[in-house]
Amino acid sequence: MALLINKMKNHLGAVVGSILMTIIIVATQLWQPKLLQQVLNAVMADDKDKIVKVGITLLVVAGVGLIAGVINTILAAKVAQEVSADVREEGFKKIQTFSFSNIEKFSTGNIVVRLTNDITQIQTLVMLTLQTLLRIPILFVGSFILAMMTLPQLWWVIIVLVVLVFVTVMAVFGMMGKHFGMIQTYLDRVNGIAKENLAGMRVVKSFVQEANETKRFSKVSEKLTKHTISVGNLFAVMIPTFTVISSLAIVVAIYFSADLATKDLNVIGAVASFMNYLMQIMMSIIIGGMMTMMASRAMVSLARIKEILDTEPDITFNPEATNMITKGDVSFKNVTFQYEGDDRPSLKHISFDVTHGQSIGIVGATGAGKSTLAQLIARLYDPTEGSIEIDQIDLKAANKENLRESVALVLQKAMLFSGTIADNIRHGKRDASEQEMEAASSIAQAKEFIDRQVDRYGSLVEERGANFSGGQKQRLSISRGVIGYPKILILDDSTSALDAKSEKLVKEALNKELKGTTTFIIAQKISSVVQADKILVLDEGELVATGTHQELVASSEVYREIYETQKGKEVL
Ligand SMILES: Nc1ncnc2c1ncn2[C@@H]1O[C@H](COP(=O)(O)OP(=O)(O)OP(=O)(O)O)[C@@H](O)[C@H]1O
Repeated sequence: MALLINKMKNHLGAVVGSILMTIIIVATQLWQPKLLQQVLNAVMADDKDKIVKVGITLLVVAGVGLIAGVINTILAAKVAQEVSADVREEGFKKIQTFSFSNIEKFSTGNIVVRLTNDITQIQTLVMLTLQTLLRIPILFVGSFILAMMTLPQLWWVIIVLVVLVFVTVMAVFGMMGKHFGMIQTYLDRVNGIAKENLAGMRVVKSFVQEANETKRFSKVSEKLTKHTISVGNLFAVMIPTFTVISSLAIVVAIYFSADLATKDLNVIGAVASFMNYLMQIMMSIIIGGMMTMMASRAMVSLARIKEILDTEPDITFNPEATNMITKGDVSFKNVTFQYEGDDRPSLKHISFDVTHGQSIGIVGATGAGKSTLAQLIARLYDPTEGSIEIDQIDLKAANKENLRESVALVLQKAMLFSGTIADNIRHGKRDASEQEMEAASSIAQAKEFIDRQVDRYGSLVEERGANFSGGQKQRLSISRGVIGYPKILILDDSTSALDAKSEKLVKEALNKELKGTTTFIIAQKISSVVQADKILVLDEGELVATGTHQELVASSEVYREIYETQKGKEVL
């Protein structure tokens, strides 16, 4: 709650305005029955002047209440929108500071739900708070006291009404709350299944899984429908129940005041006023109950968002760091790394030194730890033990911007963002000119297909690069990686979707254009690394051999095994 109060402070004018309006609304609501009573008394006394005077006052009071209600809603909605936008942006900003393991801990889908559904709940909470938090208790207490003062002899009618409405509200909203909780759960699942299905539509279709997928979706969707119908049914029962309770209260009030009215005509006005207060007491309990139910759901959402905001990024950079990477020498010193939640390390006691400008091949079977090693060089994770240095600077003491500029990581699964080709390539160098983009795309063998597009670098890239082929996406990713002429370039199996000729041309261009760059090439195919100055052979997280292709063929059994299985299949 402290978080919301802090955020609301930034919109103090609107918050105070909205609270003032609720006070005006509640004052008019409490005053109106009294004025009604006076009008009725004036009618009984045939006092026309008073009828007009009090009648006009009643209209003005109702009008003021109406205007205050409209202003309150506008201000409350404005504050709710702005506060939730602030929290959403703060959450997103926080996520940008997260390391991979922070994100893996939450899972991406879960983070998206927190930044969308949960924020909507918070929006509702702020809106409800500003509209009802002050109004409902004042309305309840005020109406209770005024009803008691109006017809003190009927005090017990008020008490019975309060008890009956309270018990019904607790029972109905208690049940509704449970159903709402289930609706939220199934809504998340329906979203998840739909998202997964659409993302994997090709797999679904090629494995003829449409019927199974529909069955999986329908099962969850039916549960969602069941709980939604239950909420509808509860509403259907609740509304007539309150009508019956209020009608009963009115009948009882009239019955017991009929005697009094024969002695004093003013009692008729008092009964009308009393009934109005009874209605307001009932409404305040119903709205209070609804508010409590929605607030408890919103509190859960608030806690989920707080969890994101309170998470400390487990990789932080020293903003004062002035050490600069200038060459690209890389040194692993007894590095062990274990992913959080895994029961054994993915890399074990790795040590090696690389001089700037060298090309390094990394080979090994699936799961040997190649990608993990690459990600450690870019400091996407920190080693569990040991240290990594670039130009004798421990990565933990490196300057963040300098490190990000100096190390470019190109992943096998090329990730493109919606926007233009230029937007994507410029992720590698914000202010890159068209000439620079042309040079980078030439190295990546992407220039030819970009030139064939009508808008060339201005061509649109759809979400996740869906309008490009696997090979084209890889070429664009390589362009993004090389455009800043990094000191260290890591190609993590990032030429796998390229034909042999294009792959060769990329390698030649890299050798020629990025001469001083230390290049790590992770590859499944030995053919991709035969020319490397040094090859690291990983086996189950261990560095089992280091050397040139010739040296390894002669000395490493693991390397020879991989080489033999590929020989004949590849042109070496
Ligand atoms: N994010 C992660 N969380 C937990 N464990 C992981 C994660 N990423 C990889 N691993 C584990 O770490 C080990 C090494 O994985 P890594 O991706 O580095 O292998 P690789 O040699 O690149 O494999 P491949 O050639 O198949 O890409 C594997 O056992 C894998 O299960």
